[in-house]
This record gives sequence, structure tokens and C-alpha cells, in this order.
Amino acid sequence: MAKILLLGSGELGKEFTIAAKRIGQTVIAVDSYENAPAAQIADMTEVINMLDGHALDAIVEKYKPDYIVPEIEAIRTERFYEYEKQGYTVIPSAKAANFTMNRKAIRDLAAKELGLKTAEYRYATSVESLKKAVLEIGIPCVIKPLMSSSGKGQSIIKTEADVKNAWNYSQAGSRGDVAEVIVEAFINFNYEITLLTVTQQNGKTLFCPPIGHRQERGDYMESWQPATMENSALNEAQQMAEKVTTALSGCGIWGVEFFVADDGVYFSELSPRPHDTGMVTLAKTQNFNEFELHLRAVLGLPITEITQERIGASAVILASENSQNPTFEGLETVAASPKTDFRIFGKPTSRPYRRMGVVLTYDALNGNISEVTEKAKKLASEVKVISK
Ligand SMILES: Nc1ncnc2c1ncn2[C@@H]1O[C@H](COP(=O)(O)OP(=O)(O)OP(=O)(O)O)[C@@H](O)[C@H]1O
Ligand SMILES: NCC(=O)N[C@@H]1O[C@H](COP(=O)([O-])[O-])[C@@H](O)[C@H]1O
Ligand SMILES: [Mg+2]
Repeated sequence: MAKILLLGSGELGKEFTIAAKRIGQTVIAVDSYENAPAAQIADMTEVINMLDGHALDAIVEKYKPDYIVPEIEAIRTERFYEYEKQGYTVIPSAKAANFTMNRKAIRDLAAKELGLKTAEYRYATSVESLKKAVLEIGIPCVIKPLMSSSGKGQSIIKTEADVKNAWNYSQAGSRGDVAEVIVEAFINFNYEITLLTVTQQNGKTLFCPPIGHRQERGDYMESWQPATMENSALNEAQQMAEKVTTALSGCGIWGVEFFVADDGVYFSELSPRPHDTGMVTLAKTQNFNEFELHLRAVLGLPITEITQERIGASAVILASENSQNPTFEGLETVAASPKTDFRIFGKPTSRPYRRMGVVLTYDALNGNISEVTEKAKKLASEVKVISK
């Protein structure tokens, strides 16, 4: 059986570990804190700072894993190139993990090398250079730290007076050691999607039905599958996803994010791993959920097809306060609702806006996707995270 070193042990890693344990694999769950969601069910656990290359080397040396599976972005991914040289398999590849942890690397690859349509962008390394970049891009524009996820440190500049605050906010929310931001033109999109894309050892790339989602503060609130979209836009997105995943190389599932606007489809960014909005597949919307697909692609088990079995939605359960061992109220209401399920991730602490669980709803293929999504949203709003 394979030994999988999971780097990052949040909700996505937990579902991946469940999928792996179901088919008898061994998982070593790593994170920066004790009792992370995946650590609660993995075979072994380690707590290290994954941005520390020496600590990472020591773990790889200790376990000699068959697969190194990153689950977060805050990892000293430069070390991955060395692990590949030593014969380790990094999922999807050292290049994919390294490029996607830094918005600059992935954006330049997509826009300049591959010629994908993206929002116009500039980089800035100080308040002064940010001012200049904002003037060049135009207002409104979006500011993001080069290294961050789930909207951390991200803000929209609406007037010139916002520049200083946007810079300070970006630096507080940035997680790497790089004091640089990307300035993107604000795309007034009609809707946005995640296109889960599976690349396999047998060379066959498969796409999941598109996932629609709504974001607040740069973080997802609800997602639904399938997103209703024109075939031409979907084809365009699929072609871009195939291009970018081929350039990054390797096998696994990828969450490729797009904005669909009047003037076409914009590539935004991608995760070289299961995507948070893809938790909707836990509502059994497909023959395999995104974690099972990732696992199969990692292990080199062929996936012949991805089929949509029913429609579904997910809505997040967020905390509002800092607390230890929070509990939940309102789960009875969720449980009492038909065609509904939920997950509580078991995070040992809460903080404002931390994602603690999801409500999942579904219906038959001929059901109404807006109703299913509204239902998930309403039920999630009835769950309260209680601090002791
Ligand atoms: N240029 C833009 N124009 C309009 N909206 C944007 C733009 N960039 C980002 N957004 C909005 O902010 C959301 C989060 O942006 P982005 O995906 O870049 O952040 P992130 O921190 O990488 O989030 P995650 O890690 O959850 O994917 C997008 O899904 C979109 O709703
Ligand atoms: N958009 C990326 C994403 O959703 N990542 C998921 O959130 C966890 C971190 O959560 P935390 O910040 O609550 O510890 C990560 O470990 C991963 O599962
Ligand atoms: Mg994103």
C-alpha cells in the first residue's frame, strides 16, 4: 500500500484522507498545529512549519513517502524540485506546486507564456509603486498579496485614497516572505466558475461539470453544480484548463478558476489539488467526489469517466469569534431537512470567518439548482458556532 505524505491537513485533506483510508492507503498528515482535521483520522501526524525547508526535508527523510501531496500553498515548495530529483513523486508536480503558491509565477505563465486571457495586471512592492500600478490599471482594481489564499489580504481599491490601506492590509494578510502584491483590473463578470480538471497517468484529461460559486471577502460562501453556462464558454474554459495543467505537468485534480464576462472567459488562477468550492461534490453530485478523483489520479488508477449523478450545492458554516473547542447549534434543523447532509471539520479552534463546516444539499438531475443553492445557504445560516 502507498505511503502518502499529506502537507496540509484541513477540511480538504480530511476528505482526501477518508478517501485514501477507504481503499487501504497509509496517510501521514502534516500541519502547523495539533489535531488538524485530517490529523484526526490519518495513520500518523506531524506538526511542523512547512515553510521551513529543513523541517520539511526531515519529514520527507523520515517517512520516505511514495507520494507527497500538498494540501495548502504555504509550503517551502522550492524543496519539491530537490525531492523530485531524489526520486520522490510530488503531486501533481514540483513545478505545479511551486508556481501556484506564488501569484506572480502562475499569472506570468498563464498570460505571457500560454497567452490565456486574464485581467490586466501589474506588480507593486511598496505604497509608492502600488499608487503607480493602480493608476496604470485603473480604478476599481483588486489588490492581492503574491502569497495568500482564501482572500486573505485581498481588497478592492475604489478610490485613490484606498491605496495605503490596501497596501497595509495586503501585508498583514500575506503569508510568505515576499512583500509584493498583484494589482488586477476589476473584472465585472456575469458569473464565475471552478472547472475541476483531472490529469491522469494515461494522458487522458477529464473535466467535471462546472461549479458555480459566490464569494465574499475573497472567500467562497456557496457553490453549486452544475453551473449553467453556454457551451462555447465551457469549451473555452476547458481548453484553457488543459493548456495550463499541461504546462504545469503531473497527475491529480486541479481547481481551475474562471470569470465569465460579456467579453469572454478570463482565467483567474488554479489550485493543483481539490478546491474548496468542489466540496459540493460531497453531495454525491458525481460518480466520484473530487477527493476520490484526486486520490485515483495520484495512485495512477485509471478514471474512465466522470458522470453527473444529481445536482447539488454547498454553503459554508463560518465562525464569528475566537474560541477553543467550539460547539455547534442548529445541526438538528439541518439534519431534519430532506436531501441534505453536512460536514463539521473538527477544527480545534475558531476565529472570525474561519470555515468550520459545510451544509450540502442535492436533488435529482431535473431539479432546480437555484432552489437547491438557496436551501443550502438558508440552512447554513441557521448553524451557529458556539464559543465556550
Ligand atoms: N480581478 C478580479 N476582478 C473581479 N473579482 C475578482 C478579481 N480577482 C478576484 N476576484 C474575486 O475574489 C475572489 C477570490 O480571488 P482569488 O481566487 O484570486 O483569491 P484567493 O485568495 O486565491 O482565493 P482562494 O484561495 O479561495 O481561491 C474571486 O473568486 C472573485 O470572486
Ligand atoms: N481556499 C483554500 C482552502 O479552502 N483550503 C482549505 O482550508 C484549510 C485551511 O483552513 P484554516 O485557515 O481554517 O486552517 C486548508 O488546509 C485546506 O483544507
Ligand atoms: Mg481563488
